[in-house]
Amino acid sequence: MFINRTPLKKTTANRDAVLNRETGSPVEVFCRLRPLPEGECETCIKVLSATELVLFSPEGFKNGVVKESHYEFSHILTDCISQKAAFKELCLPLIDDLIQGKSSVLFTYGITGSGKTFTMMGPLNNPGLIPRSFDLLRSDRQNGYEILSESDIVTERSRKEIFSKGQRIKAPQSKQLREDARGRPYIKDVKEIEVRSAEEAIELLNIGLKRRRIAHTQLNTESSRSHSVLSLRLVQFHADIPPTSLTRDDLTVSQIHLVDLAGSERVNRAKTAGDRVKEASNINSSLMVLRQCFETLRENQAQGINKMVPYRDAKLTSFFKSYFDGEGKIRMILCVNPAVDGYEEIQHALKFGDLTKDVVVPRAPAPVPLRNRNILREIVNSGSDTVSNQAPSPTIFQEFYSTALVAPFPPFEYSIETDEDTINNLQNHLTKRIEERRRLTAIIHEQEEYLRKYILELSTEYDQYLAEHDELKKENEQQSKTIKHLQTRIKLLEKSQNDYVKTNSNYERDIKTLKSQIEERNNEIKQLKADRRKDKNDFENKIRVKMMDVEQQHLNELRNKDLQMKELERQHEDKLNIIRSMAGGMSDQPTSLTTTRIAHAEFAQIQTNVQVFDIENNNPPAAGQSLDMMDRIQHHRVEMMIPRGIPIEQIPIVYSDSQGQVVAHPRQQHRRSRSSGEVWFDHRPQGTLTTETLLQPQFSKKVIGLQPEKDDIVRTTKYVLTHQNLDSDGEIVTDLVKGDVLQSVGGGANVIFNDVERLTCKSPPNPLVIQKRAKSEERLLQETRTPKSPSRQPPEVPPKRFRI
Ligand SMILES: Nc1ncnc2c1ncn2[C@@H]1O[C@H](COP(=O)(O)OP(=O)(O)OP(=O)(O)O)[C@@H](O)[C@H]1O
Repeated sequence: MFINRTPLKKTTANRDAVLNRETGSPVEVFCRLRPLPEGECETCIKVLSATELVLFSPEGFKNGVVKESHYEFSHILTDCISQKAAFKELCLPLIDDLIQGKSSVLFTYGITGSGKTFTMMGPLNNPGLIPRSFDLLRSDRQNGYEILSESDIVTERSRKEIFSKGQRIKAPQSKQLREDARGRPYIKDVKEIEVRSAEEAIELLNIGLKRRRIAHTQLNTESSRSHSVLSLRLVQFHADIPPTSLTRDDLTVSQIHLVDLAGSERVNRAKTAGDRVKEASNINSSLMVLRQCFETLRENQAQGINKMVPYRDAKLTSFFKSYFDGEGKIRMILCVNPAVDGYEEIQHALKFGDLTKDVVVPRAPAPVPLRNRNILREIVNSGSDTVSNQAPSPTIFQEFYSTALVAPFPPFEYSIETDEDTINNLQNHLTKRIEERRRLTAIIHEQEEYLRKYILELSTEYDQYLAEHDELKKENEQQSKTIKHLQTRIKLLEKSQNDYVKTNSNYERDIKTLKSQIEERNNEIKQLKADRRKDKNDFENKIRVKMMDVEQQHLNELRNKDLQMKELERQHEDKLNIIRSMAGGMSDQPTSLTTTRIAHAEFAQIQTNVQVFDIENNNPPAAGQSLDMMDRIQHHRVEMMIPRGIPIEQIPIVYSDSQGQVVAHPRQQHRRSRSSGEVWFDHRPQGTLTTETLLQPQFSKKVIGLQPEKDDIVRTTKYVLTHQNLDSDGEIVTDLVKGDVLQSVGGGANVIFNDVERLTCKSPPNPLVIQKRAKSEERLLQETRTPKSPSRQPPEVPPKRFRI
């Protein structure tokens, strides 16, 4: 409560905007004019009063019209103002504030060679603000620090080291700027040295100044090439507080920063080159940030807006940011060289000063006076809200009061009559007083020792806190970076996940489309296959029909040839039969029935119909007509016609009887076809049955007509054609042509013939007949010399003897 010095948080909304001269204190801007440099005689500034001056443009500047600009400042120090008077005006109030526990920043600003360093440091014989401040703060040794404790010895040793090291001047290294737990900036790795006297402080300052970059430029023989910041920290505590009960709250820490800025300069005017140009640009850029900060603050306050102030754009402004936030006063000394040739830069600097004085910074809370602290603490501890009028009695004073040191002297008046007792009393009193003083001195020393240790501990603790804070801050920054990195990664991952989802949905859509296309294609393929199958079947049917036509044609041709051959054969047979009948030798050996299968290819040559005709008359015999042997001979031959549809069991089977006559099977001899037509037998005496062909489909339990109906075929799966013929040996050959009935696409039926079974009836061969027969056949073959179709060639069987 009573030490609340926490600076206003930057997060306070529109803080700058609501600041006014009641709530804040304006930046104080002082102007100090230096004497004209040697060789210069024309000035462009005229001081009108202690606070106002006017700037004239030089003759012939721009359009030739002399321009006057008026500027007001807190105070204008003319060139005749001494360093001492300047200190009194510019710095003394701030030193007073420092002692009061208030902090402040005092900085010089101006173009190069305008007297900033002169004002701040001054020559040895004419010291500036800093040495004078040191001198003012010179310790009066009231605290009695002469007696060195152990810690003093250590501190002293380290200080000596620093001083001796300071003699070996190293090039300055760049330092990092950090913030402490309360958000106040500090420079890392900068040593704070406790000084005992102004001389020591000045000695340290000189070491620092030696390390400051200085270079010769056209405008200044010793131009500062870097900003110089001297920070004085004053730690105070009330002597009433016993060191044993001293806490951090009992300390008052105030600072004053004395800043000598490097001068702004125009490179061409300063005629700088090389490294100087780089330095100038660095200097100018940090000064520009300083200007921008002030400009933004003024803009915010004038317009009631909350534009971000670019403190962090330069180390200089970052370091003093807390002062812009209300840590303490800000005071600027605008140093001006009034020589006319620097008119433009002077105008620039004066404008900046004019602008800066309008800026208001928050007012720092007034520090609690040290002597009131214990009272306030008592109030806080006791919970009382009224300030007691009775001052507390610190322990140390109680001791004082209880001793003879503070007891009144015994009444003493020296005269001749003064008795010895009185003198003794006085002597005793003085002795006690001396002893008490010694005792108290010892106590004070002890307490001072304790206090030093305590301050050292606090300082160490503070440093540790700072180090910890730095570590934590680093860690925090690292974690923030990691979090940022992770957030970026998460965003990227989310983006890529979204992309994947999109791509996936696109793929799924494509897959669906492809599936439907595949389905369509499959249907098309099925359709095509069905069409092709149908085409194939149609084509096969056409081929089959064509083949059958061709076969039919071919068979007709073959049949004609066969008939011709048979005619020839018959003629030979007739001749042979005549010879046989004349020879009269017949065999009584029984016939045997054998079965032979013929190749499927021969099937094409089998006739499916027969034409029955009488060779002689070309007429069939009349029904019931009986022909004797001679008739048969005379008629040569009678073909037999068996109409289609006659079951196989009705087909006559021919045997030769004991007389050598050809007779029908007893059970079939006189049977007529139940369906139609007559059964004709060949009555030739040799018993040669010349039935050409009988092809007959076989259906169960139904007698069908010449052409089977569709229904007849649909109901069955097998198809058999029976064909009987006589071979060249006169044996009956029965061919069973077998086929499968297949349903056609068009609803009909196709018969595929795939097997032929041949049944032959064989008689034992008569060697004589065979011999003769072979000879005649050979002769016949020689005569005809016509190749027979393989299907028409009879199977190779040994020659047979017929009992005809
Ligand atoms: N008020 C003054 N009285 C007498 N001499 C002065 C005064 N001000 C400045 N000078 C002289 O002017 C010269 C330049 O001054 P100074 O070095 O202080 O300028 P500066 O502004 O610090 O320059 P820079 O920015 O280049 O460091 C010095 O020789 C200094 O002695």
